[in-house]
Amino acid sequence: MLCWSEISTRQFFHGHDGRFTVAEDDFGRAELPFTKKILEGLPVVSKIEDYALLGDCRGAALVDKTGSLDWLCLPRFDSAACCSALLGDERHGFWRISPTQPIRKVQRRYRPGTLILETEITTDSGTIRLTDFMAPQTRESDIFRLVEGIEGEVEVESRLALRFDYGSILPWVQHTDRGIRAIAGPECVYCTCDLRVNVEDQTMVSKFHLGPHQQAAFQLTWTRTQDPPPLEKNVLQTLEDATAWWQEWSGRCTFKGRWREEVQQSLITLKALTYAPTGGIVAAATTSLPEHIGGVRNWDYRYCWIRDSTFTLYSLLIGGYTEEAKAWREWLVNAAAGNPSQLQIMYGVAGERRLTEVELEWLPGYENSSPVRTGNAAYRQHQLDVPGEIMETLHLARRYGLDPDEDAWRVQSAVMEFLETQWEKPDEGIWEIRGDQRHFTHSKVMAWVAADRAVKDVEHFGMPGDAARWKKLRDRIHAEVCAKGFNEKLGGFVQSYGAEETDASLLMLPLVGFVEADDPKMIGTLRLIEERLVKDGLVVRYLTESNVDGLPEGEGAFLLCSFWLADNYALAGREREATELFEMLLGLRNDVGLMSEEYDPFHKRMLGNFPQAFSHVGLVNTARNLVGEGGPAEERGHEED
Ligand SMILES: OC[C@H]1O[C@H](O[C@H]2O[C@H](CO)[C@@H](O)[C@H](O)[C@H]2O)[C@H](O)[C@@H](O)[C@@H]1O
Repeated sequence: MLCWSEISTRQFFHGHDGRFTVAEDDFGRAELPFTKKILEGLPVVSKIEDYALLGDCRGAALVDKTGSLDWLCLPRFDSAACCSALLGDERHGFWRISPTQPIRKVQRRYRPGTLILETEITTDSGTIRLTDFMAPQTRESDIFRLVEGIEGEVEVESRLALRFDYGSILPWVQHTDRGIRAIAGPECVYCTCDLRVNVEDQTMVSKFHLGPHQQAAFQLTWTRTQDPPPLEKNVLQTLEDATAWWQEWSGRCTFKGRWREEVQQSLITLKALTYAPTGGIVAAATTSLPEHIGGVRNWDYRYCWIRDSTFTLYSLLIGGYTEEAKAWREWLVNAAAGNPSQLQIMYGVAGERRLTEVELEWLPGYENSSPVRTGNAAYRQHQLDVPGEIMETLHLARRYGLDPDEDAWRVQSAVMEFLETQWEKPDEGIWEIRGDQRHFTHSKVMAWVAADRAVKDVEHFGMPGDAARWKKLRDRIHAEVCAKGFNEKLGGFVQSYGAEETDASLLMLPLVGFVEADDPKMIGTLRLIEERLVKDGLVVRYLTESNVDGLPEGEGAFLLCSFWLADNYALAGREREATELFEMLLGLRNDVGLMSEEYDPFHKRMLGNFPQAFSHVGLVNTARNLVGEGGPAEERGHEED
């Protein structure tokens, strides 16, 4: 059973001298350095893990534990946010529905099997329940917020400050019959409710009292300015329909056994990151949540990386979801159509190619972590692992019985053409370094995967291709990696050819079938990773001090890599360590089961974009590996030719 999680809000309501300090908060921090928003005249900081995701498989929002919606991108994940307090403060847009009195206790959960968020907030005078959701079953871009009195009587305030284009544009806010309309240029947002509404400083404000069984409902709808006003929906009916939609979807999950609920919640999160109109899958719902608080490692993840999408698809496939694989295959075929030399490592949700990176200088960034970026310069990088991921995923899709698709094989043939001319070149690698290109060992191994799966597609599925030539290529790459990517002195594979450094991406080698987990070469590699990259039980990607990535040092432990370590333990017969590590990782999820990209074990808080597909992929794959239903290495590349 998914259960209510209880949150103490002690940290919200203590302070002095205009600066927020607490003797000891529940999250182990003595001082919160940045004023984000003011409640009851006192500053409040929401940590990344304080947020929950709302989504309709097109756009997304984040709501914190006090009922403040601080991130809202409509109608697409990568649309310019109209609430951006997450990356700044209330001047940049938010929508808070919260009691006017101090909050004493918060409990929240997703309705079982759904992405419908229920937050119960208790004050001295009573308790209310806030139900927040988006409607994946409709075509419109709406957010619904339903507030109900549960106990006692509570005064509630709804305060909606829409600030378009990531908080830079103050729209014109006009009264309508049943709420407001905010308009600026091409965008228009309506908010309707049954309450009396005031507009103060271009902000829609309504105050009301709720006793037991009394309700107030809000509908916010994004439209284009020239569109007719949106239809008002029956919020209760829409809630029932959205619940049924998610429960039908999650009920199809075929994962059985221990950790089913955790797996199901992660699959729901992955589904929420898919863009339904095209089948594209984004890496996360946010931009610029920092990998290092106060640092510059702030990136926009609201795009479709081939790598991240293929990992996500793998999880969806093993969870029993083949429709998403079909939709993504179509997205890929469309996005990659054209000349193989122009294949990109990432695209927009509709296959857009130009993802120019820009800095939004008016936003201070999450806890002053700037710059805030949109777009991502990585789209122009050469990352040699990507052909391997495409070949692997389309091969797996065939093994999972997806209908044959000629266009998919056409793309794969183009990918192989690209690979055969590019594999000997250095690249930026899986971690998208911004320093000098190198011959990354993981990249070359993924080139081997591409050749290996091409051979298997010809031999097992009768696809038309030159298997003999690809076998030769596969053997050549294997021999080269073993000669140049292995350091005899250290006794392990290393980050790049001739290097002394190790890298967590090497944990993928047994997972893709390049080497057995109990091969002495891999045992040596694992030992090096344990010695150098495991911090407080979690895995960092590489040592940022080495300056390999061309960025200032410092970031958290990478959650996906920590799941890979558990996979390696399981494959090497170290089951107890694998399960312990997995359980520890489960414990890092927030109260509604979400994970960001990284974790700071010292300050015990999440870092990086949120929620991040990679981390949820790790959870699903490792769970499957541990329940013995055939983990990654059994699936991938371990068939005979
Ligand atoms: O660390 C520098 C790079 O960080 C981001 O890349 C990371 O996120 C990607 C999306 O999840 C993932 O595919 C990649 O493996 C990660 O390293 C960022 O997108 C890059 O621009 C940046 O250089």
